Amino acid sequence: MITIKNLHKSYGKLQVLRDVSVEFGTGKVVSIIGPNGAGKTTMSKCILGMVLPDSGDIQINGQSVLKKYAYRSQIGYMPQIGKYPENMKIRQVIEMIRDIRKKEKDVDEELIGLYALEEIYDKRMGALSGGTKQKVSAALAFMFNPPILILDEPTAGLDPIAAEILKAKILKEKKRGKLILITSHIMSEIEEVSDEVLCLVDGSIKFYESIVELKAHTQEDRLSRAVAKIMNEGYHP
Ligand SMILES: Nc1ncnc2c1ncn2[C@@H]1O[C@H](COP(=O)(O)OP(=O)(O)OP(=O)(O)O)[C@@H](O)[C@H]1O
Repeated sequence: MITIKNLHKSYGKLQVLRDVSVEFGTGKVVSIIGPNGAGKTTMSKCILGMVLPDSGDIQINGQSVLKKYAYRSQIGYMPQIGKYPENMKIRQVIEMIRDIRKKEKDVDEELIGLYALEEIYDKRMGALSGGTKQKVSAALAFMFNPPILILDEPTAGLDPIAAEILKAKILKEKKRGKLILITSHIMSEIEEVSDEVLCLVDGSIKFYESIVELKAHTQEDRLSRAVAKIMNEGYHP
């Protein structure tokens, strides 16, 4: 569904993505892991068209998406920190996005309901706690039933109940055939929701394997230990 070919991106002298090539299929949750600054968010932003790579290609269903915009409606994005106009009420933000996407008939309001956002519709975005803002971001990402979701550290800042709701939603949408890419540092959570793990180190792919394969190769029954073993021992699957 998404094919990334020989992707390179530098910021000045800093090489952030070095020849990244990978394919992601449908009906899967793929977690993108790696140390701080490894290039995870940059790769996600390249897929979203928010960052233009220096070279390489990104295709969705065989079509290059570089410098194109229409494909974005196929991707729901939950940023690490959502930025909204401070003075707008939750209701206005949701109505504004609905208005932009008014052609979409298939509207998914499940997270709006589960997070009881309607009860606080008249609160202004600038007055919301970080976690509540994350709930709004999650509700918006899933709202138009996109076949692809990119979630950047989605549970960071959510309380445990809100995080469970989001994890259940991720698994539900995966079963409906969506591709869900998640950037995360929380190994227990990755183990709970993901099928596959892509690890970036210094802008290169260290490994891309299913969780089952990772555990088998490393002979570890916990993902955190499997990953630590690979990172510490220079193990190559
Ligand atoms: N707009 C930019 N201008 C200059 N450097 C940038 C820019 N965006 C990112 N970088 C640098 O690129 C590198 C990779 O950043 P990126 O946000 O992709 O890492 P990450 O793997 O998502 O990290 P984290 O786990 O901390 O979120 C970092 O060194 C960062 O400082």
